[in-house]
Amino acid sequence: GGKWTYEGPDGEHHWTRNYPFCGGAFQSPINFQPELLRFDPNLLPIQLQDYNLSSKEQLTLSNNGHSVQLSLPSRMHLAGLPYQYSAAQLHFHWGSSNMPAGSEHTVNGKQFAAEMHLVHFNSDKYPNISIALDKSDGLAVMGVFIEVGEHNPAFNQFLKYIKGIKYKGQKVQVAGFNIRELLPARLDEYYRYDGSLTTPPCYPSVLWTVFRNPVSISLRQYLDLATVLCSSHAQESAPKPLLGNYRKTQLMDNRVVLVSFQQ
Ligand SMILES: NS(=O)(=O)c1c(F)c(F)c(S(=O)(=O)CCO)c(N[C@H]2CCc3ccccc32)c1F
Ligand SMILES: [Zn+2]
Repeated sequence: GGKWTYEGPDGEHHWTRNYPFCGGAFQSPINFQPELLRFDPNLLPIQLQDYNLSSKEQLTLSNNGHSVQLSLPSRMHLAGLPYQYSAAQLHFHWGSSNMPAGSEHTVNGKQFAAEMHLVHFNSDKYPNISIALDKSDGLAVMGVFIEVGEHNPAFNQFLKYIKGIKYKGQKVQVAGFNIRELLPARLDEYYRYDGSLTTPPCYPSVLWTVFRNPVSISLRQYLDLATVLCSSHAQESAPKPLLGNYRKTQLMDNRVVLVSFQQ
């Protein structure tokens, strides 16, 4: 598809030119407003299957020009949702070096330093993510808020390689590790709503689960995320820092956000 960015002439206010769904309904991200949340006792704790990857497993860490992404094996999957959803990749959204505010979802207007997304596809109904991508029940994405605080050793399992993928298109192999360690302790407390991809093509195909509790990374780890990567290719003369790769919050229309917690 066409090129798109987070600012300038190809920024988010122009995405609809090449990607009509970006101007449609059920768009993500959104702001979680306390007065619009509804407790749902049927929202069960998220069950992670095969998230503890062996160090013999090789994962691909890549800079795709829009984010840093880590490929995930499709035998990793979620249970407890309406269908089985198999893992595809995880990636991040962040702010800038002097502005640690780059999460996509917000809570009562508060933006966190960054946000991690684990993208899964409905493997009960579709053979791969490309087929599932534009189906209304095609994807399930888990969001994790990230704040700057305590050092997080689990994040270094891939952050230590980030200087090797400075430019768009660069990839490195990373040894497998327990992906569960990147998630917050409480998998039973989360926001749930029907939404979309937050990048073009913005298909309204995502069952969103955003965990209530953030994880912490150190300022140094945050700066690794926010200052190393470029959205430009290595051979381009002017390196373009990859910063502020988050979409603004979208209209709720008449959507309801369910929560699995009561207070
Ligand atoms: N915030 S989000 O979860 O909506 C979301 C992203 F924000 C994002 F940047 C990407 S991407 O692949 O890194 C780059 C542009 O697609 C994807 N990638 C998805 C969409 C397209 C695709 C194809 C194969 C595997 C993963 C994805 C994504 F689902
Ligand atoms: Zn994302």
